[in-house]
Amino acid sequence: MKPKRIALVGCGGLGHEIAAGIKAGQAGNYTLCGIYTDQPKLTAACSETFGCAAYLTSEMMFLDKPDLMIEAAGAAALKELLEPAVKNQVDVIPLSVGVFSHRAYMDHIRQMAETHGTHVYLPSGAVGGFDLMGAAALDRELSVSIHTEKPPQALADAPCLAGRILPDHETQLVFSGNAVEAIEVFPQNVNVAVAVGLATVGADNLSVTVAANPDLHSNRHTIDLKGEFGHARIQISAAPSSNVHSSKLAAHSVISLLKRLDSWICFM
Ligand SMILES: NC(=O)C1=CN([C@@H]2O[C@H](COP(=O)(O)OP(=O)(O)OC[C@H]3O[C@@H](n4cnc5c(N)ncnc54)[C@H](OP(=O)(O)O)[C@@H]3O)[C@@H](O)[C@H]2O)C=CC1
Ligand SMILES: O=C([O-])CC(=O)C(=O)O
Repeated sequence: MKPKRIALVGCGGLGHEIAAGIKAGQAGNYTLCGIYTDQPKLTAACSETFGCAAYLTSEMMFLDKPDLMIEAAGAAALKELLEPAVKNQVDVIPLSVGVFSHRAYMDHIRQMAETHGTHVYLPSGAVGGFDLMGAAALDRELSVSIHTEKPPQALADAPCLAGRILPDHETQLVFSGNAVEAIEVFPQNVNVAVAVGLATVGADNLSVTVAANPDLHSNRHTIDLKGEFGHARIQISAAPSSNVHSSKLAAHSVISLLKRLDSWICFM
């Protein structure tokens, strides 16, 4: 069978890992047809490294007719490219899942995707257990929370901190609210919270706390689900990628998702 053609948007910490995994054949029967970033020099360098086309504009990318677009570039890029991808029947795997935090935007994209027969596949990212979350979400009375702890350097620069320097000797709680509010002020740190919200009680009903923990060398996410089904706790300590904000596991989750989409048998 002809390999499916993938266009990659963004080639930073996670994008590099994803491109390398596809090139190494870890994902299955796919070919990386091209890379698009907002920096032509970076695009050219990455396209040379991974032996694929350099898309200097997003129009070039869509003219090349990829089957699938993977976004590893940030919320602004995803917001710009999602609608054209859906209209061009290019399936999408987005990492900046936070853009789906608002129900109205989600409904708008859903209607467009249904009209055009396009799929948006959300990866498990830096966490996991979405099968369990989907099952637990069948309970009418479900409460879900996520507590995210990261080393201070992984939270630095977030709008929530407004330039404040985090202590290097004690843990500090820096946010408490729901996932819609959380992604506004930690756009590079809590896409996982929005994903968990979408999979369960809605981003606006998910309790989120974020703490800076100087003793950590990984990103720790603890998810609690309580309902008629019982209680589940999922805790992940995920090693950072070359970008200190993001866990390497998020790149692996995209490769694993591609593998499932390409397999005759798979864990769902
Ligand atoms: N769902 C999940 O569980 C997780 C999601 N994420 C999210 O994944 C995304 C990627 O993360 P990561 O790889 O660490 O980020 P990086 O900052 O390391 O890489 C982003 C890449 O995208 C490029 N880029 C930035 N803006 C645009 C644009 N408008 N159009 C095209 N390319 C652009 C950057 O280029 P340049 O450097 O030149 O700006 C860079 O190559 C982020 O939004 C992050 O928050 C991260 C971890 C977990
Ligand atoms: O990588 C992580 O640990 C989580 C993250 O940044 C995000 O969800 O945006």
